[in-house]
Amino acid sequence: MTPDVLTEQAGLREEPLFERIIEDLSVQRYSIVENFFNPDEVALLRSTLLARYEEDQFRKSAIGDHFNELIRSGIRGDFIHWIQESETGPAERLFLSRIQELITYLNRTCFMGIAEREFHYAVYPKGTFYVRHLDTFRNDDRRKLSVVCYLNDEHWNSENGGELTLYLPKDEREEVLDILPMPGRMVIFESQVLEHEVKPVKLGERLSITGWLKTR
Ligand SMILES: O=C(O)CCC(=O)C(=O)O
Ligand SMILES: [Fe+2]
Repeated sequence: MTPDVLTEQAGLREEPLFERIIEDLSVQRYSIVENFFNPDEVALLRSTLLARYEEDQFRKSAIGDHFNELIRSGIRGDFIHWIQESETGPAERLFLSRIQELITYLNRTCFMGIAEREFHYAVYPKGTFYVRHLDTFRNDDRRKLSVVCYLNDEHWNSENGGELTLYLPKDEREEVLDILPMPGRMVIFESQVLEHEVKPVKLGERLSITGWLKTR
């Protein structure tokens, strides 16, 4: 039986976008998707992030407990707001339901066993960054996939900085891939495999939603 027949039997329509993500992940450990959310949806997510930021719902990101501020800001300088499943508005519901479609698809077609999701908004003010790291640094080996969705305005460019840099193991060497945080762009990568960093923001504020798909 071909895979097509199998997915049809499982009552699952083939989703070309999700199929491409799966293919990318299996070949290169990351996937870059340009239109996971359409421009209207990006605008809604962006304005909701900004409203919550204005309401001062954001905190400086923690790294570990009792971390001294100088050390913290030398590692990461973003402000975050965790999306609570219980108090979501239209933007968060839209975001999470689309993410859930992806999770359901991954579980049905690749048996990934994703059982949990966690997401936060992030704002990186000018001058901030996040040094090279692996997303499992807190020994949370339930994190399987990291997902970042950018909500900057369409004029963001290399003068703004804030690239996501992925370090890709290639045989004995390492390849470096810089990705500009363009609006609507989503990057998905294997949390336990790919080290990455956020380059310093040189101009403006860098806006995103970041999260993890986790096993139980
Ligand atoms: O915003 C990004 O591009 C990546 C953020 C990140 O690496 C993290 O929050 O762990
Ligand atoms: Fe990260």
